[in-house]
Amino acid sequence: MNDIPADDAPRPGFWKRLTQGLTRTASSLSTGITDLFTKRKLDAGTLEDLEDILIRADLGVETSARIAEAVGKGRYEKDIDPEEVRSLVAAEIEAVLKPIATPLVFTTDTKPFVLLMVGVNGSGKTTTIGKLAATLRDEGKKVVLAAGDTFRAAAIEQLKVWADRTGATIVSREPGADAAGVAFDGLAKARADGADVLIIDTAGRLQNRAELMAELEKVVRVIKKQDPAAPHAVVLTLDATVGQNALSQVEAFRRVAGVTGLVMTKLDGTARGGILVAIAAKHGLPVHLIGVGEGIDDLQPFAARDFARAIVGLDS
Ligand SMILES: Nc1nc2c(ncn2[C@@H]2O[C@H](COP(=O)(O)OP(=O)(O)OP(=O)(O)O)[C@@H](O)[C@H]2O)c(=O)[nH]1
Repeated sequence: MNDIPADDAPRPGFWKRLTQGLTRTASSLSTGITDLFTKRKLDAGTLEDLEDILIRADLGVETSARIAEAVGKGRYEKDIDPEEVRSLVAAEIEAVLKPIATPLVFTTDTKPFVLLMVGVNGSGKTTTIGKLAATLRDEGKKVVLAAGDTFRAAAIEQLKVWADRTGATIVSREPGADAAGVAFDGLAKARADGADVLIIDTAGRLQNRAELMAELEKVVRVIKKQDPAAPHAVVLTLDATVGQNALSQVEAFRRVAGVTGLVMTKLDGTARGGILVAIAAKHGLPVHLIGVGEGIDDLQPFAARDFARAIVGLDS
């Protein structure tokens, strides 16, 4: 990311940041539910409209239908207030998200733990790497960053800034160099230094999919030469504002790089934050962190209950 906030910048609490970040999705869902259930009995028609509201927030057709059905169960022809509907919807969403809300755990039999970061350009990879490097530093871990997005000089520079800021060691080559070579050097350096974690950045030019695929596959192959168990985690960053396209990104990167977990950024930039629920329902991949704003503190651990309540506009 370009603007690195000062350490002493004000940091509103976790819940406040989350709800502020999810305002657009929350107001669309919350207003929709209020309008729908004020002075109307629950029947097939209202449930269909509820399903539409959920689909419009990108929760996915199947999940939306299931949630509407659960809301309707035993409540036909009864008065139901919007707050109760919000609670029911949140509980259903939480049930989908609970199994996949998993922190990224950096443990392995042998050091270093190798984390490969993948995702299209601009999806928040660099921000995520910075956040992870800072967290690991705070835990007293020794970190090496490998600047594997050799396609853009700016990507290498941004990573250097994060290395300086977090005290991590950086391994890079000149722009245009072989990405797999950088990954190989990074792992060699991390081993030589006895580092705990190696984080490898990669390029994300989806417009040239075949080339990207070949490059990522080569990176993985080269890492495995030094440690057959590596990479120990492959984390995909997704920009929530791309909507349904995020689903096809998950599919593409799963095929190529064997994604083990997700980070979803820019949930503050969309009224369709339900996409995270759709991805959870479809792929069941762990979600480690979510981004709800521009700052590094806006990238937060993902908590199922908090997210589920925040996106329908409920209090914590
Ligand atoms: N609003 C908002 N902006 C974000 C969020 N996460 C990242 N950004 C911004 O998105 C832009 C891209 O983030 P980067 O971390 O640089 O993404 P990247 O995938 O490394 O992108 P490249 O460096 O272009 O490859 C930056 O301007 C970030 O500040 C978020 O959760 N919300």
